[in-house]
Formats: sequence, structure tokens, C-alpha cells
Amino acid sequence: MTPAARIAAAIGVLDRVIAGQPAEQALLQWSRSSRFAGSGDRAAVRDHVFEALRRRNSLARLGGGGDGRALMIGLMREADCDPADLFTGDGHAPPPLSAAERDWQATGDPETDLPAWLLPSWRESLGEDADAIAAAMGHRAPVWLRVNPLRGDTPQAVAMLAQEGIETRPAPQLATALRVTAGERRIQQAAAYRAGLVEVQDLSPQLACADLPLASGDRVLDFCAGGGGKTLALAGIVPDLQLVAHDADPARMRDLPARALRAGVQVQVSRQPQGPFRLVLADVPCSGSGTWRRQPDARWRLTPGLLEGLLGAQAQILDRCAGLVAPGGHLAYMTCSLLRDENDHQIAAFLARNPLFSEVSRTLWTPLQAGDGFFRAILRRAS
Ligand SMILES: C[S@@+](CC[C@H](N)C(=O)[O-])C[C@H]1O[C@@H](n2cnc3c(N)ncnc32)[C@H](O)[C@@H]1O
Repeated sequence: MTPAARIAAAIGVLDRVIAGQPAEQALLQWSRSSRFAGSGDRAAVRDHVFEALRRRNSLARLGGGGDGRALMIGLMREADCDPADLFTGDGHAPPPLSAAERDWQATGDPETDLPAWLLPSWRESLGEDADAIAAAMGHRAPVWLRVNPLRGDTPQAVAMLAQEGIETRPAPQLATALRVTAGERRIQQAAAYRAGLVEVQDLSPQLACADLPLASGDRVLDFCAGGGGKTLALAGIVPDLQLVAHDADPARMRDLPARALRAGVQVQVSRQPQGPFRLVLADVPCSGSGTWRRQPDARWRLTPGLLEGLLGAQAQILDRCAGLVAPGGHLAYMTCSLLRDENDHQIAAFLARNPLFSEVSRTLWTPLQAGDGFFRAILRRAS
């Protein structure tokens, strides 16, 4: 495909996303109906779509409208390219610019690339860092790997990955975290990945798992296990944990047995976990606002009603988990959100409802520190 045809394809996908379709679904639909597109074309169209969604308000201002075509015109102007060079109507290129599109001049200040209804809560949550973090959400997130100590060490992982053209740099904050600097599209075919020596996991959840109050042999419940990212991370940190994984939607744990096998980890999957556990981890469903660099359409799909529903579910999960913690044990609450309603306010309300628990620590990681936005509160149940 020519660069112009890729832009035309991105416009079509963006229009479907703007109409409400999740970006991954819209890309898949385009890809299935475009058998002629090679892997380079698919990657380029995906990049255009994600770039445009990350900076949707800014690009709408530069492009003079909110549809896919205006966003792509804005993206070109932002890169100091003249859209008329590619909007020619030739072959599969988008139709030529109208006079209004050509003469459009952006006015006013650049906008924040977040939904307007969320701005007050974003600012209340992040204070003086709010604008810098919003700006960081306009850029692509780095890819991070977690080295699995059950399968080898960091120098081994770095060397194995390098042999297949995947360049990495260890994180200064954590010896088992590697930032991918080249070759990220090859990770899932790499021998180190297939052997369970590395897993894809952002830096912030790795940091959040690294120093949980755990001792060898502890019985641990991952109550919202999903694909098991946190379960597998814990197994690599403290030896001989008795790990139990649960999820309200067991289909979300479909890949867990295969991933655990690859990683050399034993996990019991349970539909009805029975306490007590020394540690219960509640990695709850949330707005995902800390991961909006990776899932840039999610910020535009979140509504006040959806957020309200999530807050209710989080409180219910916390209360359910509280009853599964052993006396003297811990409850670790995690979200990949930056919003205080889902984080500090949720914990304050839980502590008010559950006087048996006290706070041990609270940490918020933000993209200003390299990883995704991520929150963790560690709570202790009285002995
Ligand atoms: C943030 S995701 C978990 C990600 C996972 N821990 C990981 O590291 O890959 C939240 C999970 O909570 C699950 N969930 C939603 N409501 C739940 C509930 N009431 N009880 C238990 N799990 C729930 C969802 O199905 C989803 O898999």
C-alpha cells in the first residue's frame, strides 16, 4: 500500500471508532477485509489510528473537524507535512482537500487530549502534575518485559533476546524489568518468550508486585486474576507460594494454565476460593486511565455512568476480599487508574467500613516515572 492508501485506510477505521466501535475490533475488521495489506501496512495503519486517538482533541483543532479525515489532516500538519501531498484522490489516496480544508487555520490554545467531563477529576487527582501526565498520555508507551527468575536471569534474557534482534535495557528501579528499545514486534516469536524466560508486563505493575508483604510458602489469592499477569509475577518473586487464581469471568483465565506451564509456575484456579489467605490481591476492574497511552480509544469510551458502575464493583470486590484475609494478613488493592475516586477515595471508604483493617502503604506510579499509571494500597488485617 502507498503511504496515501494507508492514510485512507486509517480514516475508515477512525470513523468506525468515532462511531463507537472499539479500536482493536475496527482494526481487525479492516484487516480481514484487506487481504492485500502486508504486515508493514497493518502496522502503519494501526500506528496512524492510535496516534490520532491519543491526540484526538489536538488533531481535531489542527485538522478542522472531529472525523477520521480531519484527524489525519491534523496528524500530517502536526508533523509539518502538507496534507495536499497525499490527499490527491489518485489510486487509493483520500480525495483532494476542499478549499475549506486547505485554508483552515487553527485558533485558540491547544486542548488537553482528554474528555472534557473528566478534566475536573483528573486535575483533582493529579494536582500540579495533571497537565504533564495528560501530555504524556499523548505519546506511545514503551514496551516492558519481566524476566522470570524461575527460568533464568536478566543477563541471560538480554543476551537471548539480542540474538533475535530484540534490544533491551534493564530498568534502574528493578533488576528483573527490561525496557525494549528495538524489535518489539518480534517478542512473541522469540525463544526467550516461548521458553517462559520473559513475559510482557509494564514496569509499574512489576514494581507494585516486587515488594508485597509475602513469605515463602504463603497462601495467596489473586482475586481478579484475568490472564494471570500478577499471579505469575508473584511466583517469580517469592519461592513456594501456594497460589490460587480466581476471576468472576473464568473465560478471562483461559490462557493462564498455558502461561503458568511456560513460566514453570503452579497455580490452582478456583471458582469459589475459600480463605484464609496471607495475602489477597485485588487487581480490580477500573477505568484503565493509567494505560490510556496503550489503549487510546478507552478514554473516549469512558462515561460518567461507566465510571460509577466501576466504583460500585470495586467497593464490592474489596468487601468480598476482606473476608478472605487471614488475621494478621494483607489485602493489596491495585488499579491501573490515576483517578482518586478509584484509588484514595475507594481506600478511605473501605477503611471506614472495615475497622479491622489499617493502611500499611499507598503508592501511585505515573507515566512521568516511565511505566503506566498504577495505584497500590496495602492494607493489614488486625491479628
Ligand atoms: C484489571 S483486570 C485483571 C488483570 C490481571 N490481574 C492481570 O494482571 O493480567 C480485572 C479483572 O477483574 C475481573 N472481575 C470483574 N469483576 C469481578 C468480580 N466481581 N470478582 C472477581 N473478578 C472480577 C475481570 O473479569 C478482569 O479479568
